[in-house]
Amino acid sequence: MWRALAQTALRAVDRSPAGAGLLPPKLAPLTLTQQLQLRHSSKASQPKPQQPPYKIASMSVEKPKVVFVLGGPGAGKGTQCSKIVDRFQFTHLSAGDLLREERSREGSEFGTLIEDYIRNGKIVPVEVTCSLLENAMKASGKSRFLIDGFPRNQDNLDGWNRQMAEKVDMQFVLFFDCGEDVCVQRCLGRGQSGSGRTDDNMESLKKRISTYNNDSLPIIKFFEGAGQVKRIDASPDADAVFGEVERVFLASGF
Ligand SMILES: Nc1ncnc2c1ncn2[C@@H]1O[C@H](COP(=O)(O)OP(=O)(O)OP(=O)(O)O)[C@@H](O)[C@H]1O
Ligand SMILES: Nc1ccn([C@H]2C[C@H](O)[C@@H](COP(=O)(O)O)O2)c(=O)n1
Repeated sequence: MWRALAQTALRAVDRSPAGAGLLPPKLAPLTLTQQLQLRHSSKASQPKPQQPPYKIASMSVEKPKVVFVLGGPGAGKGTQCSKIVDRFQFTHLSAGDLLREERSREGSEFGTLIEDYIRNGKIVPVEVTCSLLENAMKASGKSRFLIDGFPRNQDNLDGWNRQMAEKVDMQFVLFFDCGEDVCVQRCLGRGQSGSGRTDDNMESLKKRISTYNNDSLPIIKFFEGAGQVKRIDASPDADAVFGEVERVFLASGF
């Protein structure tokens, strides 16, 4: 069923130019093989090449760099991402924000489904989320991305590996580690300050935390096993947390 949904999702959420690559057009040249094929196919109409025939410039096209940002609900991922954007040249893409945007988009056929998943703290099928992420990456024309709140479960990770992993250069996972009580207080505080989110309430939070413990933590552990996690203690105040984040990005060459 989700394969069928995926195809509809791709049609529905892909509002970028048909066939556009992930890189901006000027940075998405033909592959070496394609260039060679093109040159040879038009050989007849061209003057005989000089010796040596061609000097083919080296064509190393850099893939977009991606940092996954994970942590419990309310750990401070969004807060830290906006600080990273200010300090380093990254584009912030929050999977939750993209889903909320799609939920509110007039004519979206996924609005009801997304709302049901969000309110119940469940993870939306990856075909929808991954397409939203890829389209946002393409539309931005940028090449450094913070992908916040993704991959959140095995389905997210599998879908990403199918659709995106080859197209990007994943740098590391930035993991904001924060106790459950602090996370709950932060989300409730955010709700009280008028976030307007339908899931900043105790009932949704219990489900979100359970989804985080059961589905997201194993993904973080998986990346940890692969040596790809940069863990940050997210319980201090936001500026102190950012001090640690900054250290990580500087040490990683950004
Ligand atoms: N280090 C911090 N100390 C105190 N409050 C914080 C800190 N970081 C963020 N907050 C506050 O906690 C709330 C949640 O923060 P934020 O939205 O950044 O979390 P998040 O991890 O992106 O949440 P979610 O996963 O639910 O989207 C916000 O009201 C924010 O202002
Ligand atoms: N990969 C994702 C990310 C988010 N969602 C849904 C379910 C979450 O509870 C909700 C809010 O996300 P947040 O803003 O807290 O990161 O969005 C999802 O299904 N899949």
